[in-house]
Formats: sequence, structure tokens, C-alpha cells
Amino acid sequence: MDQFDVIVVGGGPAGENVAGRCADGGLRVALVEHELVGGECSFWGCVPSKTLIRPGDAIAAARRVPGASAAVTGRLDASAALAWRDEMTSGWDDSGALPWLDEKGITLVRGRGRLASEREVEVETADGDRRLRASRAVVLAVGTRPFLPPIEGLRDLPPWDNRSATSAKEIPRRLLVLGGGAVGVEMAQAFRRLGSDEVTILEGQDRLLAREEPFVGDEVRTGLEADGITVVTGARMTKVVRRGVDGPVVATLEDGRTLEGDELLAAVGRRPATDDLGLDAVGLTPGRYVDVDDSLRSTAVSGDWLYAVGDCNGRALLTHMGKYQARIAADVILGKEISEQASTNAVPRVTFTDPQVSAVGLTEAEARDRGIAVRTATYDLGAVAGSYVQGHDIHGTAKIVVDEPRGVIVGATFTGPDVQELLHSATVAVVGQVPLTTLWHAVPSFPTVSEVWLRLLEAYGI
Ligand SMILES: Cc1cc2nc3c(=O)[nH]c(=O)nc-3n(C[C@H](O)[C@H](O)[C@H](O)COP(=O)(O)OP(=O)(O)OC[C@H]3O[C@@H](n4cnc5c(N)ncnc54)[C@H](O)[C@@H]3O)c2cc1C
Ligand SMILES: NC(=O)c1ccc[n+]([C@@H]2O[C@H](COP(=O)([O-])OP(=O)(O)OC[C@H]3O[C@@H](n4cnc5c(N)ncnc54)[C@H](O)[C@@H]3O)[C@@H](O)[C@H]2O)c1
Repeated sequence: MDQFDVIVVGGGPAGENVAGRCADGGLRVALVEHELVGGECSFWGCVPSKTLIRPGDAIAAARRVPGASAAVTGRLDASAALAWRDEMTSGWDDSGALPWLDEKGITLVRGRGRLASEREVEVETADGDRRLRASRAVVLAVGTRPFLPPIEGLRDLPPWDNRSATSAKEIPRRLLVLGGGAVGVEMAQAFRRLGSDEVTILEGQDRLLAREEPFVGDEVRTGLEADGITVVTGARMTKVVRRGVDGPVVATLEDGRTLEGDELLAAVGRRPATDDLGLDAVGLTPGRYVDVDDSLRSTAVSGDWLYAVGDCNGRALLTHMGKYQARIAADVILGKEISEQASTNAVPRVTFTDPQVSAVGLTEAEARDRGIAVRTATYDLGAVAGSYVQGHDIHGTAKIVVDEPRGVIVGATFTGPDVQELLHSATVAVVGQVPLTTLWHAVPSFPTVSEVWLRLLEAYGI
């Protein structure tokens, strides 16, 4: 039996961070990973998707600038974009991540890990099974896998998932996208701009990105349609079939309409990768998210030894949130008094479409559901001087959701080009619970898009 202080199962961003911080704190750490160290984010999620989005985004940005637009004459070079994606994923090779583990003294155990009993993990390695024992903690950081809805014929296609989309070697001429959430809208626009002639998104809800403020879905839809993408909302696919071995995919909707494409990307959410993790050996239910408290400890396993961080606890399926939870969990394991706060009140999120969407904290509807006495302010992001000097056709919206009795912001949303960089100012305001009367003295520079803060406060009545 191999003895460690801490065993981390899953080497994605959350697992790497908890392992690194525990090792920095002087603990002996084993990191168990059965595919690539770096996880979904580095190889089939954030990194390749943002790389595929960037070329089209850069061209769109140049086209908005008089003078620069004249220089955009040719077509986007899709094969160079795919080659850059290959470079950014190191050709799906994780050897670049390994020296870091060595430097920290972390033992990498390659293989599939399973909980065997309290504090024990069995790993199926290429050289046979290995049993590891942790004196302090076992941390689950196994992430998620794509969810496939039970639609007739869907599994048999087979459909593209996030892995096939982000590692695509060719741009399909016609792409159907099932699901208008983050993966669906980002990949739809990326492929359209990389050269797909026809892209259609089918979303079951009445609008895209339905968990965000309602104007978000409307503005993203307008942006996608301006690119020539067809958006179908409030519709259900009942059946799908591929004609012949390599023929087109034909999807039938509930109302009898049919949609045709060369590939179908299923982007309808995720499920926890916990079905084959030995959860039953410690009294938990396989296939479910691992419920944790604010120390990131399992709420259902006694003895304070089992933790879950990142996607697999279902709190916030985002890399930066998994890494944040990892830092908190490591500190708890190291004996510090600290607890997770951001996942319930202050999750920052960016959807990298054009227009971009960035938001933090609660939407107006969520705040009202929580019984907060809310007042909001909204401002046209294109109407500030910082936007004019960016070029023509800079559109977007900024909205703050204010807890009126307390005079603090509990949520903020921005749409428009490059609003990703506005987000952290809002996150600081939400997490710091900065009174609006204090924010009034945080003067945004002229001419920056951040001046929208000033306009929002004026619109609120400060
Ligand atoms: C297309 C796409 C784009 C995305 N873009 C963004 C973005 O721009 N920004 C953002 O914040 N988030 C983004 N996300 C979400 C982000 O990828 C996840 O939130 C993040 O990867 C979660 O990190 P994790 O460490 O919890 O899990 P993962 O990254 O899924 O890593 C889990 C690791 O555990 C390993 N593992 C699983 N089971 C076992 C086992 N039994 N034994 C050993 N190893 C195991 C897996 O091989 C994997 O390496 C995107 C997701 C997708 C699909
Ligand atoms: N930029 C980013 O940060 C980024 C990018 C991509 C993914 N992600 C993360 O990855 C996770 C997974 O993304 P996702 O887009 O797969 O899931 P999601 O939950 O964000 O969106 C899924 C969408 O599919 C729709 N849907 C569900 N079933 C359907 C059906 N049968 N027919 C039609 N539509 C259906 C839902 O209404 C929803 O709009 C997200 O939670 C997100 O946090 C983040």
C-alpha cells in the first residue's frame, strides 16, 4: 500500500490546483489521472474552444474599425486556425504539465482511480492495480462528461460532443447544434466563422443562454443571426437519423419540421463523471454530483476525509470556480479556517460569443427569487465614449442588480465586444459589497468602456 497525506483523483484544473497547494504546504500528494493532466479544460474545453473562436473574433473586431476594415480582404485561413488549436493543446499531449508536478514533488499515478474504502483509492494502472492510502484527505476532482438526452436515434449517429468539436480536423459544411447554452453558442459561431456554410442552433428554451438576463439571449441571437446562423428556440427534437454511413444527419422536430446537417453537435449540458468512481464503497450514490459543504467536504461521509472540488460537486461548472474551490479545499486540509463563499453569490462567467456576455452574481430574477428587495439600472454600453473610439457598431448593454436596502450590487451583466475585461470590476464590487455611494468615487478613465459604471450609477440615481 502506497501512503500519502493527500490523494487527488482527477488531474484537471481543479485537481492540479488542490494538489499543488497541498504540496506547497508540505504535504505528500498523489495525483491520479487516467487521461491527460490538464483535464477537459486544457484539451477539449476552454483552451481549444477559445482558440477556435479567436480568429473570427479578431476579424470581426478589425471590421468595426474604419481604416482597419479595408485591410481585411481575404478569407479566414481555417487550416492555420486548426493548426494553432493543435499547438495550443500541444497535440493532445500533456508532457508539458509533468515538470511542474516534479518540481512540486507530486507523485503522478497514471490510471483510473476508484474509492475502495475510507481513505483508500484503488488505481487501475497499465502495470496492474495499485492501492493508495491517504492519512489526511482524498479529494475527488473527476469533472464531468457530456450529457446526451434520450432522443430517438441520437446515440447511433454518433453525435459530436465537446471533444469532437474542439478537436475537429475539418470544418463541416453544415453543422446542427443541439443546445443553445455556453458550448452551443460559442461553437456555433466559431464554426460559422471558420467556414461552415450553414449552422443551425436548436434550443429547447425560449431563448439562448436562458439562465442569464433576458436581454443576453436576445442580443446573442441577433449577433449570431447577423453572422448567418439560424437560431430555432422553444422547439424539441424528437428523432434524428444519419442517411447512409457518411450521409447527412436529418433531425425531426416535434412540430414536424426537419433540419439537415453534415454533423450534429450535442451541447445540452454535462453529467458528473462519478459513475465508475467507487462512490458506493463509501455510502454515496454513483453517477451523482458529490454534495459538499462550504469546506468542500462531502456532506454525507463522516470523518472529514472526503472532499470534492470542481465540476464534480456541481456547484459551478467553470474552470476558475474549480480552481478557487481547490485553493479553499487545500487550505482546509492544511488546517486553515476558511470556507467557500463565491459559488452561491458571486460566480463570474464569460461567454465568448460576439457579442460577448459577462456576468457575475445574481440575475434580477434570481435576486427576486431569493427575496431581495431589488432595484436595477441599465445603460447602453455602445453609448459611452470608450465604445465610440473602438469603432463603429459597438453595441451592448450593462445592467446592475442592486439590493436596495443595503445599497450594494448583487449582480451585474455586460454584453458587447470584449466585455470580458469589464467583469472583474463587477466581481470586486459584488464580493466586496462596495456601497454604491463609495463606488461613485471610483472614477473610470476617459475614454474607456468602464465609463459605463459611471452611467449606471447615474441611471440608478447616485
Ligand atoms: C467546450 C467547452 C468549453 C469550455 N469553456 C470554458 C471557459 O471558457 N471557461 C471556463 O471557466 N470553463 C469552460 N468550460 C468548463 C470547464 O472545462 C470545466 O469547468 C473544467 O474543465 C472543470 O475542471 P475539473 O478539474 O473540475 O474537471 P475536468 O477538467 O473535467 O478534469 C477532470 C479530470 O479527471 C480525470 N478523471 C476522471 N475520472 C477519473 C478517475 N476515475 N480516475 C482518474 N482520473 C479521472 C479526467 O481524465 C480529467 O482529466 C468549458 C467546457 C467545455 C465543454
Ligand atoms: N465560456 C465559458 O465559460 C464556457 C463555455 C462552454 C461551456 N462552459 C461550461 O460548460 C458547461 C456545459 O455547457 P453546455 O452548453 O453543454 O450546457 P448548458 O447547461 O450551459 O446549456 C445547455 C443548453 O441546452 C439546452 N437543452 C437541454 N436539453 C435540450 C434538448 N433536449 N433540446 C434542445 N435544447 C436542450 C438547455 O436549455 C441549455 O440552454 C456549462 O455549465 C458551462 O458552465 C463554459
